[in-house]
Amino acid sequence: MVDQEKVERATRLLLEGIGEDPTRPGLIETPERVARMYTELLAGMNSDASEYLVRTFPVGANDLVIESHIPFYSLCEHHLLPFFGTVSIGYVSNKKVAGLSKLARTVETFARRLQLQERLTAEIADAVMQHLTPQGAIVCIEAEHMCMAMRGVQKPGAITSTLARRGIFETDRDLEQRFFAMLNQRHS
Ligand SMILES: Nc1nc2c(ncn2[C@@H]2O[C@H](COP(=O)(O)OP(=O)(O)OP(=O)(O)O)[C@@H](O)[C@H]2O)c(=O)[nH]1
Ligand SMILES: [Zn+2]
Repeated sequence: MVDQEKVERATRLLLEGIGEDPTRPGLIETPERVARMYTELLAGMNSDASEYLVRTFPVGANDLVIESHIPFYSLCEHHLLPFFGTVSIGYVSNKKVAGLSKLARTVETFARRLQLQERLTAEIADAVMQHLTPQGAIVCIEAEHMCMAMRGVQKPGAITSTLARRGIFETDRDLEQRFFAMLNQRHS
C-alpha cells in the first residue's frame, strides 16, 4: 500500500537532492502528483490474481487457448524506471477456462508492482496454473527497459524476451511450437 504522505515527503527531498527548489511554482504540486502516480503504477500490490481467475466457465474439450500481445507497463525494481511491452499467454484447459479479460487483469496485477521481467513472467504462469489448473501454461514477454535505453548502456530498441513454461509445455515441444506459430501468424 503506497503511503501518500511519505512519498510526498520523499519527493520533496529528492527535488532538493537534485538541486531543485521544491517551493518554486512549477514544482509545488509535484510531490502530490508523484504520490498519486505511484499509487496508480503500483496498484497491483493491493490485488490478488485469484480475484479474477476464480471465476471460470466449463468447456468440453481440452484445447489450446491463447491471449496474445497484451500490452503492459511495469517498473524495474533496480532503477524504478519503466519497462513495457507485451505478454502472450497460452494454456491447455482442463475442462474450465477463464474469461478472456481476466488474463489481462492478471497481467495488470503482477505488472503494477516493482518487478523483474523474469519474475513477472513466472508469476503470471504460476497464477494461471494455480487457479485454472490447466494441463499446462506458457507465458512469453517481450519488453523494452528504459533503464537500458535512456541511461547506462543506452541501447534503445533492445528487446528482452522471457519465457515461462509449466506442465505439458515443459515436455511437449510440438505444443510449444504451435503456441509460437499462432503468435506469429497474426503478424504475417
Ligand atoms: N535480469 C533482469 N535484469 C534487469 C531487469 N531490469 C533491469 N535489469 C538489470 O539490472 C541490472 C542492475 O545492475 P547493476 O550493476 O546493479 O546496476 P547499474 O550499475 O545501474 O547497471 P547498468 O544498467 O549496467 O548501468 C542492470 O544490468 C539492468 O539492465 C530485469 O527485469 N531482469
Ligand atoms: Zn532497471
